[in-house]
Amino acid sequence: MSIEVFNLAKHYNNQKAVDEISFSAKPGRILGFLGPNGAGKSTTMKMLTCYLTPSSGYAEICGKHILKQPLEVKKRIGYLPEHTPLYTEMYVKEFLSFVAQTYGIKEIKQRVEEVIKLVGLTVEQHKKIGMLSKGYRQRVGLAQAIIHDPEVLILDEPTSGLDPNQLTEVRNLIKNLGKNKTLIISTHIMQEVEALCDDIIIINKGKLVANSSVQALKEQYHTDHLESIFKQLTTS
Ligand SMILES: Nc1ncnc2c1ncn2[C@@H]1O[C@H](COP(=O)(O)OP(=O)(O)OP(=O)(O)O)[C@@H](O)[C@H]1O
Repeated sequence: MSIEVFNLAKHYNNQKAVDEISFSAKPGRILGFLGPNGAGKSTTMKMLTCYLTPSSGYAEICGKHILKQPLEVKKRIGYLPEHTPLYTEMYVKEFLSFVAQTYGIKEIKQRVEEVIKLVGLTVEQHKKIGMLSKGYRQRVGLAQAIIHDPEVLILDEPTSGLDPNQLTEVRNLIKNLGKNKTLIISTHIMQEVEALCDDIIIINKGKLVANSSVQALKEQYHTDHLESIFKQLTTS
């Protein structure tokens, strides 16, 4: 397992934003992380990527403990936050070179060129980030997440706000990345889960309410409609 989560919890005052959830994720499979607005998805992702300290519980990323070995975890993980903090005044290549440097990558120029190609940024590569459309900014976010070739990728709503053409392209890219990495994506789009995900977890009000393969969940609820399963599990 590349991701193992043990009773992870985050409390904000009296609110249990994430309430003792446990799950795991395997290499070569894409795990869809679903839940209504405010269910605790982003909070969970921030804890897995060491940006937020849990109230209790812990997780291991490729065997490295998120609390005891945060630097080792960060080396192995690529993270696309919901709102990517991109430096809008920087040029695409300049920004990616800067990120590559922070990871201690040796052949920076070559690696930046590789990821630009990989995420389909070639035509926009000479622009400032602030000049890019939302979809292309999202690609810069993806590029910075994969630049150090991490074993684990955590993508928080990676396709939100993309037009249908960009959506298809970014989904194909994610699908390809998922072949040899462990990938978690959060999304509100059921078609995306159908198109991309092998496994699914659903949280509601911080609690885990489903944890299985997409196929097994459909069989359990005797329906092919993920949306109706989602509604049943999250409207209580
Ligand atoms: N810094 C904070 N202080 C207090 N409460 C917070 C903080 N961050 C998140 N929360 C609360 O924790 C809960 C979970 O938020 P989170 O952003 O993890 O949800 P989400 O599932 O990612 O939602 P969405 O689908 O809308 O992005 C929400 O009720 C939110 O208001």
